[in-house]
Amino acid sequence: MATKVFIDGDAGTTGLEIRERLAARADIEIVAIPFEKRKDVEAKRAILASVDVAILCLPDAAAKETVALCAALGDAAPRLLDASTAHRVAPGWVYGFPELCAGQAEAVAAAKRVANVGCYATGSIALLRPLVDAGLIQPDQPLTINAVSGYSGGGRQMIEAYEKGEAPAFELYALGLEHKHIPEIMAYSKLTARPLFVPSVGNFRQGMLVSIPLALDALPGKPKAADIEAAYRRHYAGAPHVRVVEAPETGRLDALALNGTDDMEIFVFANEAQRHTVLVARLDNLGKGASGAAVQNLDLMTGA
Ligand SMILES: NC(=O)C1=CN([C@@H]2O[C@H](COP(=O)(O)OP(=O)(O)OC[C@H]3O[C@@H](n4cnc5c(N)ncnc54)[C@H](OP(=O)(O)O)[C@@H]3O)[C@@H](O)[C@H]2O)C=CC1
Ligand SMILES: CC(=O)N[C@@H](CCC(=O)OP(=O)(O)O)C(=O)O
Repeated sequence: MATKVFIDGDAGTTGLEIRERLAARADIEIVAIPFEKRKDVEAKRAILASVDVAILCLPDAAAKETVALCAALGDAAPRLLDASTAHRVAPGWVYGFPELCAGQAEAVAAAKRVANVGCYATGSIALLRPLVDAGLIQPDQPLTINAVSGYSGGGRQMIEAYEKGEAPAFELYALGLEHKHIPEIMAYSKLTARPLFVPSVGNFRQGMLVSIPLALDALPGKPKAADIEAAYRRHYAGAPHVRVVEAPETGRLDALALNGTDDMEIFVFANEAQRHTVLVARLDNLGKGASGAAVQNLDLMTGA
């Protein structure tokens, strides 16, 4: 029998992409709410009580409201997969990043409530956690994370602003240094020192690069860049959606190259003579950074 899935927020950027990915699936039955009733609490409650899984693609406040509706349904509540930021470090939620560590995919598969990983957090944690686990970065290492996203990362409002031609070609933002992704990056990378996070938006719809510069001599044991790449190759061996790729000799990387895919690539750029390295994760913010990751988590939850 097909798994019944309700996408709350299916008119938005992330929800629409998930709906498109699931449309042709025989094992999934999408139960949709009419557009004009999408914020109607009674209509939503009835649908929630009738489905196996609800995927929340909503602003944080609306996601919390839907979770409260589900809590009131008791045993009739569906399993939840929340794409918002609301529950990423909340107790009782499993973090929906199956490649995080051994056992995480199994935890997602068994969970009643899964918080889908954030887009920048996907790249950041993918670069940091394997190195912390391998002892190549210490938890209190001073770190800077630089990142650029396509404008779809800002949802409908940012898409409209960019497509009206009202936005700059490139901008840094969150320079108040309180970005919403920092708590999940710290928690799941096992960092005790707060990293500096410097995101930016480029005038392209989708695509993302997350990069972390490191002085090799500042790391415990003063490793070679090759030790870092080897740690990634061990960590991601057999991961279907994450590849460790040899850094191109051009020393350049196109942020849009994985657009339309649900995968992520990891690169270790190095200059051993200078003892400098830059770690880079490349992904589509709407693919492995959001909707593709949600479908991967849904597949684990349903055993597809
Ligand atoms: N875009 C991205 O790259 C990523 C986004 N996310 C997360 O996914 C979530 C959704 O983001 P995104 O898709 O970009 O945002 P959008 O603004 O594109 O979409 C959000 C949708 O939710 C609708 N909505 C708002 N309130 C309610 C409600 N009470 N009931 C039903 N629908 C409602 C909005 O309708 P209306 O516009 O009419 O209010 C809109 O269609 C966010 O929490 C974001 O953090 C996660 C990873 C990456
Ligand atoms: C370009 C842009 O504005 N990006 C968003 C991040 C994307 C998002 O809101 O989603 P997640 O937090 O769930 O990944 C931001 O920086 O707030």
